[in-house]
Amino acid sequence: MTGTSKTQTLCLTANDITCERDDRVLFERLAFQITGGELLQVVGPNGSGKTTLLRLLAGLNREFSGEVHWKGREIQSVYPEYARERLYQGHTVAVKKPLTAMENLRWLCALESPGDEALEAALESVSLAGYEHTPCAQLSAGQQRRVGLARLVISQAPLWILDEPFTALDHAGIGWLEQQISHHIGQGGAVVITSHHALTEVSTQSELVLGGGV
Ligand SMILES: Nc1ncnc2c1ncn2[C@@H]1O[C@H](COP(=O)(O)OP(=O)(O)OP(=O)(O)O)[C@@H](O)[C@H]1O
Repeated sequence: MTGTSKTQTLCLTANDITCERDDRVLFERLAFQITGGELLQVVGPNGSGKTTLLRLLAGLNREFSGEVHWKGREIQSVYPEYARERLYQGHTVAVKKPLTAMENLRWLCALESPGDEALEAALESVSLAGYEHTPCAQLSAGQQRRVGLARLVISQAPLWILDEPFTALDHAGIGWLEQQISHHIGQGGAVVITSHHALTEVSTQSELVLGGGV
């Protein structure tokens, strides 16, 4: 990623987004925009629709009215390209437990087709050196999260959509992830995130508050 040019071209725009679940309006007429070098933090109580909104922005949920555009084009109309340019990290552990850390990371980064050296370096950066060939079932909850997050080191996607990525991370893991996010923003990338964790390192952030809840 090369900073300023990406900053000028990256743009995720949500227009008039309304979403209902079981006859209950989760959110309505949302409109916002995020460009390169910016972070949008989606906040709200449990059940207010944060995960639903992030899946919708990732193009994984089509049950809504309104439009989501990426670089000026509706995301479903350019989905193969959009899927390469956005990284979506769901709130559940993304790993398959019978597979090793390396196997999981290789699968998570299939689009980039990294070599073993890059995979090992990414696992080392999340303090999993020595666990490369350990089945994820034998890793702790936080270590399993780290395997999933190691893809941030490899991914070339300019847009990161991260749902509660700090879950289960220890103090060092939180610091590492904050640095990754800050670096990505600094390089002209964009981030949409839900988190109860305050992101102190990123100055170019805005907040979207969802109401309602249970
Ligand atoms: N596929 C679905 N079918 C019906 N209801 C759904 C579906 N997905 C989500 N919901 C409902 O939508 C509401 C919002 O769920 P969502 O997971 O988006 O909330 P959230 O803000 O992320 O919550 P939390 O903070 O607890 O993670 C919940 O009441 C949930 O039961």
